[in-house]
Amino acid sequence: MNIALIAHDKKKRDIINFSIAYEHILKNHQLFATGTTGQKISDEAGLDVYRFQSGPIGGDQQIGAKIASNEMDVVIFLRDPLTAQPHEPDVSALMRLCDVHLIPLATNIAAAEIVIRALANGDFSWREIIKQREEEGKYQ
Ligand SMILES: O=C(CO)COP(=O)(O)O
Repeated sequence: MNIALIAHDKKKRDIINFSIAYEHILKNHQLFATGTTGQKISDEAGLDVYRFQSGPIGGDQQIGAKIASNEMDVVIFLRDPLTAQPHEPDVSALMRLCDVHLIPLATNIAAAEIVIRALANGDFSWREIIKQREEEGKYQ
């Protein structure tokens, strides 16, 4: 599965700890991240992560584009709800696209714990079925 990992600055420590704790699950998937988040996960958890640009300069939108083209299966985005973000429109757009395309989205660590366990359990395998059916032209 393709998984996006994103965290605002005050949540960076949380996503690093999360990545270390669940490295045994995450390593079995293709990981994508915004620039700074991805660098930290790669440095501290030793995971292989494809890094887009940093969030404020377009990384959120790049991940949004992957969602729009059905190339992202799960998004874990640890948002900071208490700090204004200069790129708030990009943040909102990314979350909106998750809702448009029915992509599981965890925006805090409590939900991320549930999502990662569901992932390990194979609970998102319906994503593969939908993708295959789309490729076969069954959903238009
Ligand atoms: O700003 C972000 C998400 O909106 C995260 O970007 P960075 O991972 O580059 O810090």
